[in-house]
Amino acid sequence: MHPLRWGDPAHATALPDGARALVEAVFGPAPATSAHDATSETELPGALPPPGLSASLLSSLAEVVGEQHVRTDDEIRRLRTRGKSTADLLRARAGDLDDAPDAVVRPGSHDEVAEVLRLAGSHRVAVVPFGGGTCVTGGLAARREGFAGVVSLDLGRLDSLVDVDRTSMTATLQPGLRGPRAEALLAEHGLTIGHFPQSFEHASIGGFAATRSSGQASAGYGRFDALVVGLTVATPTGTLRLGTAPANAAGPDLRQLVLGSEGAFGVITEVKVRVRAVPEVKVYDGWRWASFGDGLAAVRALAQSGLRPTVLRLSDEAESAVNLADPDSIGGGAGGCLMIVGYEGAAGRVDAERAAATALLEGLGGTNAGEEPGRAWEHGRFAAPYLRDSLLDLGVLVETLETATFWSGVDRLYADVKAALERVLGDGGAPVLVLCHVSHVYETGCSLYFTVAARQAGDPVEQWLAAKTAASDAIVAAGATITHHHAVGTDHQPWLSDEIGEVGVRVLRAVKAELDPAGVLNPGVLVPLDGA
Ligand SMILES: Cc1cc2nc3c(=O)[nH]c(=O)nc-3n(C[C@H](O)[C@H](O)[C@H](O)COP(=O)(O)OP(=O)(O)OC[C@H]3O[C@@H](n4cnc5c(N)ncnc54)[C@H](O)[C@@H]3O)c2cc1C
Repeated sequence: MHPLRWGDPAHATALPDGARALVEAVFGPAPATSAHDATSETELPGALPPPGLSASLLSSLAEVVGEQHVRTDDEIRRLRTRGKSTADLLRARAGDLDDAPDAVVRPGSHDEVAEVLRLAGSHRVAVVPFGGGTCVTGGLAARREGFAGVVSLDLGRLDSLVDVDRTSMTATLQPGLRGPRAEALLAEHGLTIGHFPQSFEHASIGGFAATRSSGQASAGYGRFDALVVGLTVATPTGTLRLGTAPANAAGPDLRQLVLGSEGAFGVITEVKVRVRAVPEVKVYDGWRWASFGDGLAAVRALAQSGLRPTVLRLSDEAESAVNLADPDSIGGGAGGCLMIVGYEGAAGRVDAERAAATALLEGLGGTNAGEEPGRAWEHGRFAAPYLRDSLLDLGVLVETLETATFWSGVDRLYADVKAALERVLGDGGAPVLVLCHVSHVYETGCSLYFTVAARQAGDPVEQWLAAKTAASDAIVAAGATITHHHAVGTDHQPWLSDEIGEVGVRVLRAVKAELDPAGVLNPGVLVPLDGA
């Protein structure tokens, strides 16, 4: 990936003229100082601190993984610095490389991972597992104070499909497989995981498990943690092999301790997942609702009806109007709220589910908008992150945040988070756009995914942190979760004890102390440090 941008710049499309004009109309012309000149990126900004690991440790690491798999050059260190949140991109664009690792180490097996962890423990070097680098919560910026250095443990060489069990419909994959490659390997067997987060093109299997990721087809396939049936994990104190049966009563399910552990408890070296047959048919319908409230009632009715659409998402009025799915027609969305309901699977089942859902939604007063909005959504589903770069180039601050709650709390959560973001970013009358959609749906509740845009002012990282803090406070006050699928990292940590309580935090610390007594795994990520 590009160090200052999302994805592959060759895939980026310029913002259409209409969208540019709309940006200027809403936010005013870009101040000369804030607009970023994308053409001036031949020389990357900032200088890397000198790599700090001793020659003897580097040579020990090289003995384990091979000399060519221990790198300390500027190019790789820059690429392994932080993740891809807007704050990460803004810091990278400003030449801030303070969080760069000293070295990037690429192990080729579980045993090599275990040996690197042993060396890191004995030299007191922090280790940051690196999958696809798409983290948006500071989970790749480990704390370096108290450590002799930081190693980015790049899992990219662990990229095989280990095993397919067609009888059980499971597959075992190595953690460094990126989404598209994992799906391509499984497609050779006629299978799919069905996990398609917006970061799918670059994120990895290990990252999905370590962050409890949730994909755009989660209504039908389930969140990634619901798909995992087995895990192998290298920890500084030994190997955990978990998952001998689809379900068990052998005490608490330790797989859940690893899922979402964000590299703080161990390094996931194998993931066994439930797989499904590649769908015979995929069809996505658009539905229009007079208001977000009407759409929410319909989403809930569908989620509680026993029908299982594969994709179910609902944009509020503002997001429907802006029409983010299709950059060519940004701002041209029809009125009301747009819902996408997708069905994937065997043709007969899709027809039956679609007919039943259509009857239900018509009965609730929805207007069937046909397949065109669904096709536009499918076509543009991985494009929005490129759009973010184009808006940052124009001096617009744009970022997302997400949360979830039970149905009875959704109205309050929506109103309070929106108000908090508008209050902070719109201070002094500045124009601010807050868009929202229901991104993941359960029988008992749903997640809300907010996209925010405002003119960059002063220090845009501080500007965003102030808005995010207000939104996070509102989330906690509403009794919702601080994160439905982006994970905790460092960014959400200040609100973690509100969510799991002091006892919960002590449990996390105790697990870490057992598995990682030297505390070298992703220090400061997920588990609040003592006294924090
Ligand atoms: C534009 C954009 C869109 C996104 N959309 C979604 C979305 O739709 N749904 C969603 O859930 N998330 C989304 N995310 C967030 C991110 O993509 C997910 O958290 C993803 O699961 C991270 O995977 P990764 O391989 O990139 O992990 P990384 O970013 O490399 O790592 C994430 C964390 O997991 C740890 N880690 C990584 N691999 C391992 C391993 N093998 N063992 C132990 N720890 C490990 C890292 O140390 C880090 O703390 C999005 C991010 C971006 C930038």
